[in-house]
This record gives sequence, C-alpha cells and structure tokens, in this order.
Amino acid sequence: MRYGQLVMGPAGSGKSTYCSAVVQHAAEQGKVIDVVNLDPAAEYFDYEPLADVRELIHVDDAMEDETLRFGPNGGLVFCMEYLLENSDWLREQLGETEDDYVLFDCPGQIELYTHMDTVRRLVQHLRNWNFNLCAVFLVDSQFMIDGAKFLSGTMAALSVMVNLELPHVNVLSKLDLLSKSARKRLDEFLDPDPEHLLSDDTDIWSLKYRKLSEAIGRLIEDYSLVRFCPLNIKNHENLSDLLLTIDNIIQYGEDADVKTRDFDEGDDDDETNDVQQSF
Ligand SMILES: Nc1nc2c(ncn2[C@@H]2O[C@H](COP(=O)(O)OP(=O)(O)OP(=O)(O)O)[C@@H](O)[C@H]2O)c(=O)[nH]1
Ligand SMILES: [Mg+2]
Repeated sequence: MRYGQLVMGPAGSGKSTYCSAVVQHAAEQGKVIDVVNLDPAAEYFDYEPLADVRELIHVDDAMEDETLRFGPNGGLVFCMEYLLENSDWLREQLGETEDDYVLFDCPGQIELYTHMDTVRRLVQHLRNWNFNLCAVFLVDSQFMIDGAKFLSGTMAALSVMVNLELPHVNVLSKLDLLSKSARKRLDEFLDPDPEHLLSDDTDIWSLKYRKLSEAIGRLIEDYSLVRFCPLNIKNHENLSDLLLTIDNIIQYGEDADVKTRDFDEGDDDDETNDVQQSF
C-alpha cells in the first residue's frame, strides 16, 4: 500500500505552499514525503518534485500548437486529458515503492474537480496503483469571513466531495494573514450557524435571495456536510494536528505495522514471538 494526498483548491489558495510545508515538516521528523507537480502551468514552487507533469506536457505546448490554439484554461484541461491518456508516464515516475507517501499538487482550476471527471479518473488510476488517498481541499480563509462567500466556498467544497467520492478534509488556509478581529469572526464559521452568518448581508441581491441562501445554509448545517480545519502554516502544532487527522484517514502508519506482522511472520511457528510483536 502507498499513501497520498490529493491537494486541491481554487487558484492561489496555497496548495503548493502547503506541499512544501508538509515536506519540510516531515523531514524535520526524519520522514520522507514526496510531491508530484500535476500543474502543467505551474511557474513557481519551492519543493523538489518527485515527478513534474510539465516534463510530459506544458500548458504552453497546448497554447502554442498551430492546430490546437487553446487559451490558458482550455489548454490546462487539454493537458490534464493528455496526462490521463499517458497515465503510464505517471505510473513510471511514481515507481512501485511500498509505503511511499506522495502529495499531488493539483492545478487551481476549480472545474477540474467540481464537475469535470478528469481528477476523478486520475483518482481511479492512483487507486489501481495501490494509493490510499485523501482529498485535501484548501480554501483561502481571507475569502471566508463573510456569510455569502462562506456559503459559496462551502458549496465548492461540497461539490468536490460529491464528485470525487474520496475521504475528504477541508482546510481554511492562510490563517496567519487574518487580522485579530477577522480571526475572531472565523470561529463563527468553523462551527457555522448559517442564519446568523447571513444576517449581516444587506445588499439588494442578498436580500432578494435570502430565502435561498438560508435554505442552502440549513442544508449544510443540518447534515453536517462540510467542516473546515483551520491552518496556520507557520504554527507547527497546527500543521501536526492536521497531518495526524489526514494520516489517520489514509491509515498511514497503521497498515505498515500490520503488514510487517502478517507477511514477515505469518509463517512463523513461534507464536509467542507473534504475541510479543503485537504489543
Ligand atoms: N502568509 C501566507 N501566504 C501564503 C500561505 N499559503 C500561500 N501563501 C501565498 O499565497 C500565494 C499563492 O500560494 P501558492 O502556494 O502558490 O498557491 P497555489 O494554490 O499553489 O496557487 P496555484 O497553483 O496558482 O493555483 C503565494 O504568494 C504564497 O506565498 C500561507 O499560509 N500564509
Ligand atoms: Mg500551485
């Protein structure tokens, strides 16, 4: 079994920065976590990727091609399709090492996750290659401190959850950038009461669609559909807690122990040894 996080979220939500921080955090504990860049349009990240989709196809290839003539968005969709058609490339790059832990730094084009099936098909491949995956969906906390934006961010997260059918963790990123008063307000959003959140919205559009917004808010609340983990990437403890949550979901660590016993000692007649091992 191998382990992976599919790091997703809107453009600029902090995906690549999160990947670097996780790699560094793991390294400080003597663990190796790799990152695969899946963004064909990436210009900058400061991790050393295990694999980089730009070596297979770059968004410029799709845009500069005389017959394709894509713009940046269509180009990106084309590149992701191309990656799927050439999934053997990714498979080779990933190798077959047991117990590997890989972060997949995805592009920031939200429609790839919300309603297109590109990422869903990628997930299928990764599962076939023995990856235990968790979707990590980042949303910039700066956009989440007003009622309407919070609902819209929540709906985006929900639509990814429904589309991908993967274990899912939502993360409110860039907490370090929030002012003190904004951080206080954020508490209201972490355990949201949508009716209260929407009571501040007074513009005409909000008033007109108030009932609809309230109904959506109630749905999210009543069914506990979406929860967010706040992340201040500069706070080690905070990052540790988040990673622990994710590691539990993908059973990182647990499976590895079980496997050692099952396969290495399964044929061993010495039962006392087995018993000792399990404690
Ligand atoms: N202060 C602060 N800045 C952050 C944090 N995360 C990201 N940033 C900044 O936000 C900008 C975008 O971050 P990226 O990590 O490139 O975001 P991304 O989601 O990978 O962006 P795309 O790949 O373009 O979709 C960069 O200038 C980062 O330095 C954070 O936790 N705190
Ligand atoms: Mg990025």
